Amino acid sequence: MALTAAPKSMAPDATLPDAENEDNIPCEYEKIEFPDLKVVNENQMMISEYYGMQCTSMETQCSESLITPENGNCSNEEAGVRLVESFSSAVTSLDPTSSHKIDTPVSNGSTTESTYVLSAISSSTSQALSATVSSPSPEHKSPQVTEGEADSSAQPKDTIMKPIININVEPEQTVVQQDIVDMYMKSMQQFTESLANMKLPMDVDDDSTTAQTDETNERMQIIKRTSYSSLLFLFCFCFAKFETAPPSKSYSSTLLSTFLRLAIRSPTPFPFSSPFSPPIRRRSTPMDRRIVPPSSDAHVSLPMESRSMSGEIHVILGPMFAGKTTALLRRIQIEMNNGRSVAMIKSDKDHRYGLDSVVTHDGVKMPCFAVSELLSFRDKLGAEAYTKLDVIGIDEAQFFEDLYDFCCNAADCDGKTVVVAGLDGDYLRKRFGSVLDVVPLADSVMKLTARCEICGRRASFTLRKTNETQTELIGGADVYMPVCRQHYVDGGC
Ligand SMILES: Nc1ncnc2c1ncn2[C@@H]1O[C@H](COP(=O)(O)OP(=O)(O)O)[C@@H](O)[C@H]1O
Ligand SMILES: Cc1cn([C@H]2C[C@H](O)[C@@H](COP(=O)(O)O)O2)c(=O)[nH]c1=O
Repeated sequence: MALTAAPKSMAPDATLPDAENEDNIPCEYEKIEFPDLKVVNENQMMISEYYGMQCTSMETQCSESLITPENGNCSNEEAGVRLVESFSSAVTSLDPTSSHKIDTPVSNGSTTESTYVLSAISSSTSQALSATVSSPSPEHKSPQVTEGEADSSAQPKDTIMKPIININVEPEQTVVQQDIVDMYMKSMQQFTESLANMKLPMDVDDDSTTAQTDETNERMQIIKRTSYSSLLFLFCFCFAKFETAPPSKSYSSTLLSTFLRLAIRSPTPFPFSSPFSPPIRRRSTPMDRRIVPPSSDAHVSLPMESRSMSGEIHVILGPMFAGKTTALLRRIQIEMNNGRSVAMIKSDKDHRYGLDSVVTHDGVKMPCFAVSELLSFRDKLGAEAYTKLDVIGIDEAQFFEDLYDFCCNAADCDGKTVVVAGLDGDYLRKRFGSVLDVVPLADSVMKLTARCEICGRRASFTLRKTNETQTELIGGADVYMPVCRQHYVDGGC
């Protein structure tokens, strides 16, 4: 099956209605003076900061299409086309070998769904395999390694000198022992210096990816050998002392305690290699960054086995028309560009644009899985394909009752990056569904705003224009409008 089918289906659909009636689109849009640069730019800045990205040219293009004054005059459809072009190139650039043929359907979903997910997965897999030189991300900090421990490497003298002062030996032994201790000191000094040159996980930049170079591995080996040999040497000395001339009780216990203290107080808490020893990590260098190209998301170039432990949850909130879906699609686009396998989910309650696409109010669309409950997604996709998935986007999250459990499982257990977009409040400004429940689970939360349709100011709320009172009422600009606080309170007057 041709992969190009996927991007095509992302193209803005000229027949896409905002609501059921396609004729509404021009009318509705005519009423709106676009854009309020303040609001949109601030949203845009939030999104950019939120993603931690320097916009690529492609992203800038997308952003501009949404926020610049010039583009404010261009139709929303134009804006959508630009974004879709990006999507197209994103998909087709993923993997030239896998991008044209997909032989095996992976889900029971529609053809479009299978095509889309598989294409992303295949490219991601190949990229993940090629990225095996990279090391875990900053998020893989060992909880056992603290700032204090990092500092300890910078204070070797104090920690090493103390035990030596406590040694209480006879004068003729002092010379020999001092030599040995000096040798140990020298070894430890080397070890300390080596450690001082290394960086521990808490030093690692957030925006950088790490990779262990050969140089580092070599250094690690030297460190290990040094600490082993110095400790072994000291141990042999203790043992030899016992064999040749059994020392006095006080001398032997002092020596033993010296040995133990030296071992325990050494600048690193784990001079011995043991299954419990946390790995030493260091700050990534420009060299590393060449090995693993910088990206907007530090996780994208992690090897697969590291990713399995690095789930994330990002939540995008706001009233209707705030750009939640746009932000979600952009995020997914970035992930795709970075070779990660992605899947989009939406509630099957929202059938405004059909069930096979997530669609923005600008008409940009992306294939998706429409499900009634999120926990059924794994079955729908298939276990194998689910395992290969890196990123899951969820639109209209307010409609999923099992949002909390799904996000927990996906991020905590399965290591997925989950991007959730939904209404924080309903038309009564009451919490909507479980969206707010996932905030405590989230790594980041972003509330976007729209433009008040009455005064043009920042709009944080959604006003229902009809008299229906049920919480869930599917609709677009025909039923709802974004408003500022004042016009919400005034009831849209
Ligand atoms: N009152 C409005 N304020 C802001 N954007 C609006 C408004 N009405 C229509 N739009 C359009 O809606 C787009 C956002 O759509 P979308 O991402 O689907 O929002 P959401 O998912 O938050 O409802 C904007 O880029 C803009 O073109
Ligand atoms: C405020 C409010 C909204 N809804 C529905 C209306 C739409 O179908 C979706 C929101 O879509 P968008 O992508 O955020 O524009 O939710 C509802 O059912 N009840 C409400 O109170």
